[in-house]
Amino acid sequence: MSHSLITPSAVSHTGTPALEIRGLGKTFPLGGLFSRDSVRALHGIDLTIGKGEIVALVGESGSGKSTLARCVARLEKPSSGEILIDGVDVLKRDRFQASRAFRSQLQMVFQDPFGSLNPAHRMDHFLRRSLAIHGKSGRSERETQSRLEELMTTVGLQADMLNSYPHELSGGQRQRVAIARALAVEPQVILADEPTSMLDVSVRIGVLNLMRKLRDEQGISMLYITHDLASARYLADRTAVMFAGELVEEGESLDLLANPAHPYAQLLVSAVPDPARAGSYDPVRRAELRKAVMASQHCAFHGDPNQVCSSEKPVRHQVGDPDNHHWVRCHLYRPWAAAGGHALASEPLPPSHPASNAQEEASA
Ligand SMILES: Nc1ncnc2c1ncn2[C@@H]1O[C@H](COP(=O)(O)OP(=O)(O)OP(=O)(O)O)[C@@H](O)[C@H]1O
Repeated sequence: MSHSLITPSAVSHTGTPALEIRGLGKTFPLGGLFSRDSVRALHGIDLTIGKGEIVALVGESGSGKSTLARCVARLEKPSSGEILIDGVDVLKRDRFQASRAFRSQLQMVFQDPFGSLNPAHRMDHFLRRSLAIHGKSGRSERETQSRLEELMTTVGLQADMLNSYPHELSGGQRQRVAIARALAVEPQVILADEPTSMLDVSVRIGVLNLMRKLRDEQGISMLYITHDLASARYLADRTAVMFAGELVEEGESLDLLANPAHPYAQLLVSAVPDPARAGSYDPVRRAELRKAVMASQHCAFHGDPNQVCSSEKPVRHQVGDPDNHHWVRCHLYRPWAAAGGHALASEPLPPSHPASNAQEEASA
């Protein structure tokens, strides 16, 4: 088993990526004007999304997922780093705010479809507005109407629902309209921040299938933000795990979620209902971790403060076959122990280490 360290650029994708995030950081000042307190919500994020690819970003509440989405969508100003869309650094191109060109390239779909639709307007209004702001100019009324109906059909809704008000639609239908509105501008990238978490379980799958269809048929790239690992496995080509504002593991979804190498990823996976791992979920441990993530600026798994974890940032290690682009950033990773299961499973951690429980559960 080779013990290889990899750099971000070693994770190769063919062609110019749809979205490339390089060294993105975000620090929020806390307290008043003269306070020096701050919270580091993001640190050194490198993430690449190829054309026609869906990448899931998973992590606990407070790990920084929404801050990353808001920075990439230019709703929040990053403290450092670069954001490239189709190879162009949009932070340099549009220095002060997102331009119309940027909004045409990248659209966001939020968690709450109702919150983003004014109840006084019909669906027709929302879609026409997006077409007018970002769409191709010079469309006749007939062409516009035809495009509106096409958008409704694309997202699986009846064209006559263009006359409906938001309250007349179900949550799933409203989320489809939100997606249609994003599609109206013909974006290259959609950032979907927990797009199904407020929907009934029965309609979630329909929205996920719609996102899949848009990738497969229109080549749209997506950053899918979720805390639901099962949906990440179902939808995303690759999954990236965010922990305390940093990406700690990334790989092809099926591989990463079957063989998580970082103790935090192992803990997340252990919480997914799976009859094969009955009894492995420890809610108390998970609640402790959540608290640690919210409070700590360090890796909550560092345990003994004398360990290397608390003093040095870990480098990336390749996990398994180099072709699967699966890496982990953790001092505790033992590549030579990774074959056939959890990377950390056969090399015990010190009993005092907070990750020990997760390791025992994962290898049980
Ligand atoms: N405007 C803000 N001011 C100060 N701190 C912030 C602000 N926005 C986010 N944070 C902090 O940044 C960290 C990351 O928050 P963020 O909302 O990005 O996490 P998240 O993973 O998206 O969580 P959730 O799933 O609950 O939305 C948290 O510690 C949060 O308290």
